[in-house]
Amino acid sequence: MKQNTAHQIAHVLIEALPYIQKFKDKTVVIKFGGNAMIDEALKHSFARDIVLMKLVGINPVVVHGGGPQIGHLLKKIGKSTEFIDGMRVTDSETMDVVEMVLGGLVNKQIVNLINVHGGKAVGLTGKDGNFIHARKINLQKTSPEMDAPEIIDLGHVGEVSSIDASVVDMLVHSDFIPVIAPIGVGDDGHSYNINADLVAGKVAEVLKAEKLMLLTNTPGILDKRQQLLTGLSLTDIDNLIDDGTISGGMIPKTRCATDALKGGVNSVHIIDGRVDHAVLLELFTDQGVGTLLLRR
Ligand SMILES: Nc1ncnc2c1ncn2[C@@H]1O[C@H](COP(=O)(O)OP(=O)(O)O)[C@@H](O)[C@H]1O
Ligand SMILES: CC(=O)N[C@@H](CCC(=O)OP(=O)(O)O)C(=O)O
Repeated sequence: MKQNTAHQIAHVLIEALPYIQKFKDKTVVIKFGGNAMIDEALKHSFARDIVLMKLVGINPVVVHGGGPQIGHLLKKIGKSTEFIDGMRVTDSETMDVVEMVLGGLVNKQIVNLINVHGGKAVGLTGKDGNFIHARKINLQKTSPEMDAPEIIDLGHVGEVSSIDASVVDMLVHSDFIPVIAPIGVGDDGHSYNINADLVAGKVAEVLKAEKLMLLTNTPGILDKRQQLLTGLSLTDIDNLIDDGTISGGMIPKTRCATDALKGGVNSVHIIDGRVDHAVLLELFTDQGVGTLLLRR
């Protein structure tokens, strides 16, 4: 190995040292979005990042999405699908597909990838250990022309009503890496399709996580000129949603981020999952990557 390269490696390791010390024994929740799972090599580098975090004494908890993967199977079976405010309208048949894709295919793929790289991952949906309780969401739309708000029925779409973190706690404090699919269970025992960002935010809150990282398919939150924004406060987020800069799937993402900050999570980062080793770059380098959101 050339001496220059050896020095560069030593420099990188030393830059990581204070961060390893700072985050040791802390919980970091990482949301791996379906759009960030775009290629095999990236999925492997994500899995290696998670294994490395666990090995240096940080407790990673993975919550995954799989929106595009659900869309792919729905298309294959000839079923159309629609999103309202970033949430999939979910009838009973769609719910079955959601449960198959998220709880089966995607969850087990991530578990297997982490295990292939030497970690010990355990996959869960909110039904396992009865841990994510959900209630049905109905959207309310208001407009100046309407006397009363219009109620939009999204079917089996839920929000988190409570989380019993005991099963996740047990895994986090052992050798295991929990990998969570965003499916909740209602009081009636029915399954609910929950936006994965919302689950990640609540899990981070309940576990009193140090950090929540949301991996997606953009460099972070972009302004109208496509420039990366960072150091955003809760008020900045509200303004960016109101003026239409933040739209679509980025709305639930930023809403969950602000809720997590209000709930006690120290920092939230929206980062580009298409960048190789994005998780490690955010955690262990001085400059970090993506958009940092702060409780201000
Ligand atoms: N201001 C913004 N900055 C970046 N992305 C935005 C913004 N507003 C809307 N988006 C959209 O939000 C998408 C990310 O949300 P989503 O598709 O739900 O991702 P994921 O599947 O990773 O959860 C981006 O690909 C982009 O199209
Ligand atoms: C209610 C709702 O929209 N649920 C999402 C759940 C998966 C998800 O959130 O996946 P991404 O993180 O990849 O977008 C869906 O059905 O697509």
